[in-house]
Amino acid sequence: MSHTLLTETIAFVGAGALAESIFAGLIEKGITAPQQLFAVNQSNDERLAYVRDTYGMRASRDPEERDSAIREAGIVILNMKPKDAAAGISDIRHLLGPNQLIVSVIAGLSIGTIHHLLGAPLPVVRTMPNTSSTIGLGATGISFSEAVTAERRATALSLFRAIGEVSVVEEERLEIVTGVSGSGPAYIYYFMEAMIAAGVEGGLSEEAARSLTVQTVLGAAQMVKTTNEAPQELRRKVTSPNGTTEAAIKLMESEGVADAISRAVLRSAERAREIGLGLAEQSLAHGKRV
Ligand SMILES: NC(=O)C1=CN([C@@H]2O[C@H](COP(=O)(O)OP(=O)(O)OC[C@H]3O[C@@H](n4cnc5c(N)ncnc54)[C@H](OP(=O)(O)O)[C@@H]3O)[C@@H](O)[C@H]2O)C=CC1
Ligand SMILES: O=C(O)[C@@H]1CCC=N1
Repeated sequence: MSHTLLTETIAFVGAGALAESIFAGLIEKGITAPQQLFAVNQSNDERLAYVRDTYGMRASRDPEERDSAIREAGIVILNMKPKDAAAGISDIRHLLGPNQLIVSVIAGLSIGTIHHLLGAPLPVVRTMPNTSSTIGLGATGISFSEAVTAERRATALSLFRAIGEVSVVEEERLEIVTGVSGSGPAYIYYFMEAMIAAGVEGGLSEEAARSLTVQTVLGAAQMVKTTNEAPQELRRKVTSPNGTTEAAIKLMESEGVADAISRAVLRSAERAREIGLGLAEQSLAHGKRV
């Protein structure tokens, strides 16, 4: 698939795990040149040195360099942890204006709260990506504030489509997107950890258990995608009557595994809403009335 090359500069405010998934993906896909990307964090200079050395991006905490990079960026991506968001956004609001696209990946942080913190209803794209963006297989939910023009929506979509698949959703659906795909990779890793441990317990080497598990997860996801068949139907094909899979699934059913997964997804979404409410409260201390 070919993607529009982004010509503008992008400033990452926060250079942590999720930011790295995005900039690594953009560079890897050739969507932006490393020199178009700038990153700043709060205190970790070692991390910024790693970003410069690994990706050839600009990364600095020098106040002058930071301020001019943020002021001049076409796109500013907010990547702080929720606890740092209110102070972090208030800190840079004087550098931001209506011609920039402000993108947030921060769980729970609403567009309304961002506007409050910025003191103006600037164009804001609220997203919920995931870490698989690193290898171009991210899944991102996205919604837009009113001030984002059709052209700028297209820019945001092409940025996230370059590193995976994108679903445009109403803003109030971003919490359940968080529950499904934002936190989702961790559920799959958790499942994989348990499968590998069980394989080792059954006598496989760590290496064999890992390799068989990884290929199984990869193959199963690719089967759903390639065949377009429902997961239930694909599961039926694996499950011989009175066979091994039936025995395993029956055990999972009696242990309430499906119910636990469903409750876990909904709990993640609920937690995103709790975080959002906390941030809305904090913003009263930091923000200005819009
Ligand atoms: N990890 C994931 O899978 C996903 C995360 N998200 C969201 O992404 C955001 C970041 O998460 P994650 O990458 O895991 O967190 P990390 O802790 O890895 O990264 C947070 C970064 O923000 C920096 N930071 C904090 N305050 C400021 C500030 N005032 N100005 C500039 N930088 C600042 C930190 O700097 P320093 O290290 O110097 O303190 C750090 O580099 C969160 O809001 C999370 O909800 C969304 C989807 C998935
Ligand atoms: O755990 C978190 O809060 C973040 C948001 C989604 C994935 N990681």
